[in-house]
Amino acid sequence: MVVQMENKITSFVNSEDVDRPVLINVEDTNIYYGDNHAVKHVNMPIHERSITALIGPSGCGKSTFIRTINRMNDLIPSARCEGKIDYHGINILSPKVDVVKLRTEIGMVFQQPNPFPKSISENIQLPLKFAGIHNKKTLRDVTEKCLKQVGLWEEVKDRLDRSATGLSGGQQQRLCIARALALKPDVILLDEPTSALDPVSSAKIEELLLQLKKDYTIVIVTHNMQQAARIADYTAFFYQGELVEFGTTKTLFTMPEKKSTSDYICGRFG
Ligand SMILES: Nc1ncnc2c1ncn2[C@@H]1O[C@H](COP(=O)(O)OP(=O)(O)OP(=O)(O)O)[C@@H](O)[C@H]1O
Repeated sequence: MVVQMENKITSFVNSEDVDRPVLINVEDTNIYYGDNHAVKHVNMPIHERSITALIGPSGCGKSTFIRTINRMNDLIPSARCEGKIDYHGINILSPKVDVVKLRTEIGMVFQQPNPFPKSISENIQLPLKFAGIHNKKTLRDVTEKCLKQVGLWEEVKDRLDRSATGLSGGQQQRLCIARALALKPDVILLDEPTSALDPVSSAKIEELLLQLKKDYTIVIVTHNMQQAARIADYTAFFYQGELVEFGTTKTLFTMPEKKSTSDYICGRFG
């Protein structure tokens, strides 16, 4: 099935099909909120040092699924998971997993920028201090490195002691990404990171993610088909809690196997 793109997704940044090793393997994973079976029998790989986009209409389970990858759903009393998410030979879903350590390796950035109501430098340094790092030079060096990684250093280097809440929304979101990088994660999960931002700030985040994927494995939830087409190497289409189709972004957007995938990416529903 070759899709005629009604919404004019014509260019793919990641135009070559990619084949990177699998870092995380999701096997027959089910997620429930009480009796609501929100994510059903999902099997999919997450390839290292690439961007995987999760797409699908509202309520299809994207956020539920991404939150499970670093056990954020543990914070929701009615949530329950079954299955296996293999990461370096460990099942992330196992009750034996140290979730604090897991979240240092698999960081998360949310839809609304949520800096701590502290100074810009403290936003980077608090997680480090929490992890037991107190050497002042190390704290300063990591702050500078992380702010440079997200392209924020030049904009804030003269006001590191001022409140992070005084930054623009786009700057706050880059600060949140810098904060996630401070603990040197392997994986960064982003749940609609640009949906609250203006187009210029969104474009900066997209550029940043394309840079970061050289060193990090990135999973992003997005409602924006153009964004998925521009930045994702792999795309997973969810519908009604099921993973309908997974593939390279180019293949999924140009030759989807399932009609519902084609209908969704062409804007016929959702
Ligand atoms: N905290 C929660 N408690 C109970 N049910 C929830 C909770 N979060 C999500 N759900 C339910 O799980 C299902 C999947 O929702 P989820 O938010 O994961 O979908 P989504 O695809 O991310 O939607 P959206 O694009 O609107 O954010 C829905 O039926 C939703 O009502």
